[in-house]
Amino acid sequence: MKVTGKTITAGCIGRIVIFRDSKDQRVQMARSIGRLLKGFHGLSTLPELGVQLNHLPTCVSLRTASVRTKVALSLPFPPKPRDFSLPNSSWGPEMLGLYEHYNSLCEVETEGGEKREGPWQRLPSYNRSLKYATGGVYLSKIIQSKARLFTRNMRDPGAAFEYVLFVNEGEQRCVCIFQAGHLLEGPPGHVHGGAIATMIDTVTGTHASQLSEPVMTANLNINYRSPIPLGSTVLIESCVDKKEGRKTFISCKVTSTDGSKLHTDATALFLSIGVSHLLLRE
Ligand SMILES: CCCCCCCC/C=C\CCCCCCCC(=O)SCCNC(=O)CCNC(=O)[C@H](O)C(C)(C)COP(=O)(O)OP(=O)(O)OC[C@H]1O[C@@H](n2cnc3c(N)ncnc32)[C@H](O)[C@@H]1OP(=O)(O)O
Repeated sequence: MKVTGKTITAGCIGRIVIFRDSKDQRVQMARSIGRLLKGFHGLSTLPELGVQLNHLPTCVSLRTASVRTKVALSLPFPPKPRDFSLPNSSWGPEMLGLYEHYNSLCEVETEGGEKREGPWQRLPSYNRSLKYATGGVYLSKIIQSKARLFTRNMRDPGAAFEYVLFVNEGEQRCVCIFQAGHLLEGPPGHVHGGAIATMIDTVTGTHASQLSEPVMTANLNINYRSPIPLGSTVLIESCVDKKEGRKTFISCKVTSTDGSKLHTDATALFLSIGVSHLLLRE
């Protein structure tokens, strides 16, 4: 091959080869990134991946047919990515109370006084996802990319999507505590339907990804039953209905925190995808 592009070598995650332009090269690129992501099982591994990527050397070896130079590049990942699923000053008492409740179920004490994992697990959440995947064919722009996860891109805490997800693998259930900020207004004083859909997609998509490989939403059906007051905290619960090959069927409901009021219910279909699915699109 004529141009081999950039080669990044990173001890624990192997070698990423970045090719330019032609489809063949992008196929190679997809394979490289596929290898990078091998072992990726669900979003819970993303933090680890984030940390691993932080450990990439800042020196990237650039090879062409005739020349080999070293260029120093600053990496897009801060040393310690912020975990947005932890409490901040904008969280109201209801959000905090529920967080404490589910968080306490993440660790249990045995009779001997030992701590061990409980039935629930809190999922950390970062504002950058797999830029190496979402950058796709524009991989050359990775370093400068300003991509941010849609639900985690507001600087002002509490202004938009405040949420934390807990997953219960044994029961195949996922619970999200969601506090809807003032920037999410749709009908006066209430949450925008698109913002609700976004959260349902996020919760069900994260849940489906937990169970299998990375997924994409193929179908999302939503019934809006009663409006959600802006600023309020609600519960978004999802459960797995069935898995059939690449398909994961999930249902979801949004209720008041005491469960007495149904705001929204939904069903979703996710299809597991290979990383190349995102990378090889024209
Ligand atoms: C490497 C990625 C890592 C990601 C990790 C991110 C971490 C981020 C961290 C935190 C995020 C929080 C989480 C957020 C989650 C959000 C998720 C989204 O919003 S995704 C954006 C919106 N969705 C799209 O843009 C999809 C667009 N559609 C497609 O790309 C394709 O259509 C796709 C992948 C859905 C299916 O394409 P095919 O080519 O793979 O599969 P075919 O052959 O078409 O279908 C396979 C089977 O599925 C059925 N099928 C396909 N679509 C269907 C549909 N809409 N309804 C019913 N059945 C459908 C087909 O009939 C077929 O069934 P038979 O095998 O014959 O039984």
